[in-house]
Amino acid sequence: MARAIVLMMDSFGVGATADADKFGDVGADTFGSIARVCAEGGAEVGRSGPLSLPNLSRLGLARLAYGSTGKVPAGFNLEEEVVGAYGFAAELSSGKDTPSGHWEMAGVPVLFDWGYFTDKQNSFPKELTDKILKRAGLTEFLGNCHASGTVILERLGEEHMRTGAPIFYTSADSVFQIACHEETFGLEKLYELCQIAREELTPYNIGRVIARPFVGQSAMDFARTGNRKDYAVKPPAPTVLDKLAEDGGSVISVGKIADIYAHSGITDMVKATGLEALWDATLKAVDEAKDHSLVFTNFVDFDSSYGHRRDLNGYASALEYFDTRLPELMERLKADDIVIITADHGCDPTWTGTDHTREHVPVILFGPGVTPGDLGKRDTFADIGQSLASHFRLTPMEYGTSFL
Ligand SMILES: O=P(O)(O)O[C@H]1O[C@H](CO)[C@@H](O)[C@H]1O
Ligand SMILES: [Mn+2]
Ligand SMILES: [Mn+2]
Repeated sequence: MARAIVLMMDSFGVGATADADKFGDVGADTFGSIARVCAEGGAEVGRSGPLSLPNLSRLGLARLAYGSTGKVPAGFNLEEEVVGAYGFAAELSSGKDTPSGHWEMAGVPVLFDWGYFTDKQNSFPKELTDKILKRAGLTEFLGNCHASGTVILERLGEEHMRTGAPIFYTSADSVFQIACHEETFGLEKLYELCQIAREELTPYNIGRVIARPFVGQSAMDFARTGNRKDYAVKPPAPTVLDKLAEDGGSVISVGKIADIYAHSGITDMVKATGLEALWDATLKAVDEAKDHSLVFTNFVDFDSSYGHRRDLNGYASALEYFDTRLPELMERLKADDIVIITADHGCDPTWTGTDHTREHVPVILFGPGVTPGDLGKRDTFADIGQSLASHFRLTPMEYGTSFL
């Protein structure tokens, strides 16, 4: 019996996909852009010089990025010995959103089109917001537009505190986001409002409602908290998580994984906020996980704190921190364990706007029994789900080719 650990680096893309033109993302390259700006000396706050990721490099990160883009990321080389199996994967799903990426890597690509609120202003139908407000016992709301979640707090957070009107906003993703002050509005009240919105959004085919609680006194110091909660719909078919749980295995969610799969196929759940706490929780879960377990962690900060914020310096520091924790995982592995490092989409911090970017994701595989080498280009993230199915000796998934 075996175990698997999946480290999901949210938004860590490694170069635009062949279909990036459909998304306005030709040339986007989250990893490559960060490496370039660091090597140029453009990310010197709290860190310095070329991007330093010695452990990810040894596992094959630079080589797979070269495979994806045809360029060696600045400050990296292809000469050093590689101890992991490495490749990069394109996305079959129609969107570049978080649930699509996660479901596809668990073997279930999203082949239908999500609903989107495409208008940048007056984004939501009045009929929808009227229903949500009425059921929640509220009379007005703020926002009704596409926005960056931190910018909209600066703009409307104080008015929200004064009036008690929730802030509704969206983005290029299939999302309906609600920002409310944790203390003046109340966290439980926000969660109830999100649950109502989730129900009312069913006919609109929207992938996620996201609760965006924040704290602070004024626009000068508003800060979003770790009490963010995602209300996703259920994946359209059983994922490899469902299969493993049904087979008597354990599926241990660390961070927001459980929410992204609408809790389907999750047997255990650990919440943690911030990269350090997510790493600590991951290592603890690995220490405690029995055979036939999957430990699955979403490292959301790359995306929410740095990618969407277009904070390249912060993204670089976070990557360097992530890299320093890898040896602690390596020393804990048992003979049959495998580790997969991947991502769900890109979010290039040098790109225009604040949305995700359509990119290849890294696929890194290592463990005591894994033969190092080139896994090449994978046509779908579902190759990960298929490999997990094979590793856990489950019946094969409908999509994907195992690389094991
Ligand atoms: O700007 P914030 O609130 O972080 O929102 C971003 O996070 C959502 C989920 O990834 C995206 O749809 C984007 O809108
Ligand atoms: Mn994501
Ligand atoms: Mn995101």
